[in-house]
Amino acid sequence: TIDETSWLYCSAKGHCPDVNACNQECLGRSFHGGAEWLLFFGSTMGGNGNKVFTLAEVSQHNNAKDCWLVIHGKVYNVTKFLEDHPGGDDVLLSSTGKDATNDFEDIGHSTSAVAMMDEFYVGDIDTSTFPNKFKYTPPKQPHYNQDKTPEFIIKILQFLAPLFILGLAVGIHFYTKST
Ligand code: HEM
Repeated sequence: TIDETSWLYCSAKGHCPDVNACNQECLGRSFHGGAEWLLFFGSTMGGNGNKVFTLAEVSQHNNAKDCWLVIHGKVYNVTKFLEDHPGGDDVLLSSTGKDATNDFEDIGHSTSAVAMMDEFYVGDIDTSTFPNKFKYTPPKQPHYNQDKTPEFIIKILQFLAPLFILGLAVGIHFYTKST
């Protein structure tokens, strides 16, 4: 059955004035009539009423006509806000397709900026679809020293020379002793 809360949410935002003639974008989706609306909530609304998106799904909304952001585990459709964003539309567009939490926090947005976000909320992100930041990347150079420059040879000689002198001294000692 239709989710009344979500319906009220959308109509309060000025979307979908009539559920049977709902053809405006709401919750990040376009609806063409009540049947599609019903289908949307029937198929995509989870237990808590929040749609959960994968990063791949959100990443598709990465342009000036359709721009979604992921901040603090939530998904925001900021398409209508692009022009009005005080920091410009380009920064918002460059924060698409990834977890934009750090980008958002680094600016030190005001509490009023945070309060505005509710208006653009469309669902939650499945954080397991984020790429693993701590993935092991092997070093480009092998660990052992491949340096064949004279500097390296000098270092080796500096180490071998005392050993050679010590060996020579021991050799002479035993040689003179036996003769
Ligand atoms: C739903 C998400 C966002 C909302 C509602 C929002 C809202 C705002 C608002 C209201 C301001 C004015 C200053 C303030 O009140 O803090 C602002 C400034 C700014 N925002 Fe955002 N923003 C969002 C996301 C982002 C993201 C993802 C970035 C990426 C870097 C960003 C970058 C900036 C920059 C650079 C400024 C200008 C700061 C300055 O000139 O001091 N914003 N934003």
